[in-house]
Amino acid sequence: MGEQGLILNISEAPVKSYKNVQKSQPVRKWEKFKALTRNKSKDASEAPPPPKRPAPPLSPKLHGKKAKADVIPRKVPAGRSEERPKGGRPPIKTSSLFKNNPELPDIERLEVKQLQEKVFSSDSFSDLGLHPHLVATLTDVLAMSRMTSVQKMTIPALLSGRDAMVRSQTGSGKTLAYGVPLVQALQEVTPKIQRSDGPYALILVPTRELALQSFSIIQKLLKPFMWIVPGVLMGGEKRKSEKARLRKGINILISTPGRLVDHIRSTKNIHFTHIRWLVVDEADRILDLGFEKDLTAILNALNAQSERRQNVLLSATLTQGVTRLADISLHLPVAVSVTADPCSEPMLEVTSPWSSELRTFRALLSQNGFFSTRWWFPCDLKPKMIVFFPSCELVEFYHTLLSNVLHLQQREGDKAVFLRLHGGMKQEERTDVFQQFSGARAGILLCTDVAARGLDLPQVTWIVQYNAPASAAEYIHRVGRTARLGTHGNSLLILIPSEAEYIQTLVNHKISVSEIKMEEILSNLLLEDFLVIRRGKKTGTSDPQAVRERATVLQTKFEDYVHASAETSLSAKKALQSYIRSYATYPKNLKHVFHIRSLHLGHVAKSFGLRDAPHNLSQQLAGNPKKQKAMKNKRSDGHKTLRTKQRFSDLLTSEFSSGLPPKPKKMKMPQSIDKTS
Ligand SMILES: Nc1ncnc2c1ncn2[C@@H]1O[C@H](COP(=O)(O)OP(=O)(O)OP(=O)(O)O)[C@@H](O)[C@H]1O
Repeated sequence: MGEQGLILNISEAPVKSYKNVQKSQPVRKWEKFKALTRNKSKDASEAPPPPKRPAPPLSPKLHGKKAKADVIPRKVPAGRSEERPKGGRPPIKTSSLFKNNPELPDIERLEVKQLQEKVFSSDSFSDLGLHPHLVATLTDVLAMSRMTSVQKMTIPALLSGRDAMVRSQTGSGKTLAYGVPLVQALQEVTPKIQRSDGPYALILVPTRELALQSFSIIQKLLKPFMWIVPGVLMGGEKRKSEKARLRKGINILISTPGRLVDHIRSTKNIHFTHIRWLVVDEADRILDLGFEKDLTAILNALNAQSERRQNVLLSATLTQGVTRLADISLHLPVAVSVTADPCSEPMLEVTSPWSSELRTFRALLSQNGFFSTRWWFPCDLKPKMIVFFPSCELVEFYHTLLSNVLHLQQREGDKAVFLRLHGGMKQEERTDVFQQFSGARAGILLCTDVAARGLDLPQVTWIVQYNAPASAAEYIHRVGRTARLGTHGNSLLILIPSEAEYIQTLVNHKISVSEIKMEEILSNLLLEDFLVIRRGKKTGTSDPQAVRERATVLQTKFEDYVHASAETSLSAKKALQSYIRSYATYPKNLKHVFHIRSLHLGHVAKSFGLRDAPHNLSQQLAGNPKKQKAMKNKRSDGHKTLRTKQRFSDLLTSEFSSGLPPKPKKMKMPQSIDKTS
């Protein structure tokens, strides 16, 4: 459909409530419609009036609702009359994004005393009595002159042989806070460490990308100490090649917990007789992900084979759950917290000490306007943006859709690209994307929470959260991918009106967010010439009608793409289903905020480029009903149907899995810890 050929039916002012919508007169609408299309085309004035539609739903409930669409006449460009079908023009459906939306509620601005952390200290690495080659690597190779506050507090404690529990803001340099003393200690070991000795240090991280990143930092620190060999085990790689590397010998082993447990069980060549360090980075996340059993197995293996070792737990958010791990793994630990007033701030409270250079926003969007709005923010020049989604399906769907439909403007010669990262991708592809985005000056990375923790992606200017994360801790870590080490950054959390109470959850954790109005977000559309429908018409920077027109053109482009083939529309439906399912994964304490009943299926469907709310969604996605029936019978013949909860937990852990086939169901995991060290 040519964009020039569209005539849009866009209401001049947002409808205030459902009540008002019911009262509106079809005749008045037709008058408005005529006024809008006047002088545009003779054909248009001859078009029949829009058909009378049933009243919109009064309550925004999920079941049986249909998205609204306006039927408008097609304006055919001059010289293309042969394309007109006999008997008049076929109607074209366009979205009415700005109709039938309930009024957006005002959220009271809640005062929050945000915690502040000073990022840098005035001390340098050379003050610590480190090996001169290590200092030279830090200052000359890594170009770091001063220590950060967390490094200043942690490094001396670890050099003195203490265990530590470390909390400091995201992007404050925690990796070097443990990496520097670790390398300093291992290069001092006499006689010199041999490769064949096996691991002296074990670093556990929750994701594969973080494993790679930590490996690369440790590798840099080890440049002057070539006899110490680092190695990474992270799933997604061939087990055989990992076994071979283990056989040759790895002295600093960086791994995700699941993969390590797998090797502990199945690889003969892995032993921990020399282990002296255990580092658990993102400790709270490792516990969240259900890796507790894996951690127990790892601790038991270490305790059985080694004597006293140093243990370090780190995160920007150390939660209560970590105390259990601290109890079983730490020996008289030093508690490092860089927050300005540590006395008033309990160490294990999820709060957000943040850089003053970070601006955090939230926007309330009507469910209906959700779609276009989400995509046009913040289209500043050359954005380097990460957008978080609740599931792999959503990432896949939006990545395909946006890459195909949006021609991000090559303003100033910079083409923004869409990248994707989630747990369902092959490891090589994940690594490629991670490296590509890391090195890019601009781009938009669509991802799941697999990228929320620890990743140090330089110069990210915006974080957008398509969905609210399930906890304040995850909010902090997602946002923490920007404004690292005192640099500037922005974040936006997108909510629909029924989710407004989520703000209180953030406030309870001392997280403050400012409001951005939906109109402000949409006004970015005025920068985009490819959405112009009336050439030659000058638009001001705040012309609400022009903004609505462009939002509607954009939405129509999305809908046209989705409805172009059975395949694209099926993937939209799958994504919609996945979004609805993601609602069921919110924890109990947030169920009242994220209730599936508050979703208006018709409006949500539009966010997926679907013109109407699909009927019998789950049946459509299940495919052939005969096959379905056969499956049902099979299950009733003895195969247990997966319980919903289990399916969701499988979905979540698959994001962070070891990449290996599932463990045999009946295997008993060791529950007790031998606290021998
Ligand atoms: N002393 C320093 N001087 C300059 N840059 C530093 C210093 N220490 C660390 N950095 C840089 O700061 C960035 C953030 O470090 P790092 O990833 O270790 O932060 P983090 O606290 O672990 O973050 P997160 O909580 O998100 O995992 C990295 O690019 C790192 O190279």
